[in-house]
Amino acid sequence: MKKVGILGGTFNPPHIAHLIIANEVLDALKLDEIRFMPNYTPPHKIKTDDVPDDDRVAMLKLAIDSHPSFLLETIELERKGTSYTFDTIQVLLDREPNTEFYFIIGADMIEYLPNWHRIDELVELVTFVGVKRPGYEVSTHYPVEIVDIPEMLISSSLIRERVKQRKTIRYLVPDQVWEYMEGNGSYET
Ligand SMILES: Nc1ncnc2c1ncn2[C@@H]1O[C@H](COP(=O)(O)OP(=O)(O)OP(=O)(O)O)[C@@H](O)[C@H]1O
Ligand SMILES: O=C(O)c1ccc[n+]([C@@H]2O[C@H](COP(=O)([O-])O)[C@@H](O)[C@H]2O)c1
Repeated sequence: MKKVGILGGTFNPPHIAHLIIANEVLDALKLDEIRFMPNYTPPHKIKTDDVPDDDRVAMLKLAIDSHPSFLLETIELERKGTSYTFDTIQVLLDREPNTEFYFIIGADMIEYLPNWHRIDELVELVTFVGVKRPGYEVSTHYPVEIVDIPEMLISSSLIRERVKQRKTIRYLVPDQVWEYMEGNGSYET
């Protein structure tokens, strides 16, 4: 069986914690690849239209480009509508019956698991892999395999806020993403 990790997210914008998490899980669980999967409409938060989907995808491509095992999964953008993970995983399993999927989530999403759409069925379809995040609990009664990572107080909201305040975000996002954001003035207003 092929072992594929999926890091689903809004990636508004992608930042270095996303890359560090993916790399740590790839290594710890000896996965074959990690797919970064931008959502279309997140099930649990208001979609901020600060940045068009094309820009999120462009930034994500730049962010993952240097790692041979990091790939882009666009299934949720193509499907449109609300990006329920259960629906996505069902389609992926249909398409790729010989693959085991590992769905990677930060501790904020571990805490939120009881509210996920069809969660009791979803835990039967994928292995959830959880990572620490400052300010959130990793303990849950759902089956989640915890991978130890260095804790990072970095978030897309922090980056959006810093850009608005005209503070530097260099090294909080990969260089290529930083250059892209500088070039098109993302999040400045
Ligand atoms: N610093 C971090 N530590 C642990 N997990 C993280 C971290 N940043 C993001 N994640 C996880 O990565 C996945 C995708 O996150 P997302 O793209 O929503 O970024 P975010 O930083 O949480 O965004 P926002 O601040 O806009 O809510 C989620 O499972 C989230 O928990
Ligand atoms: O399916 C659900 O009910 C569900 C609820 C909350 C989050 N998710 C998924 O979890 C991933 C992380 O979410 P986010 O918005 O924090 O980037 C992303 O792929 C979401 O679509 C999924």
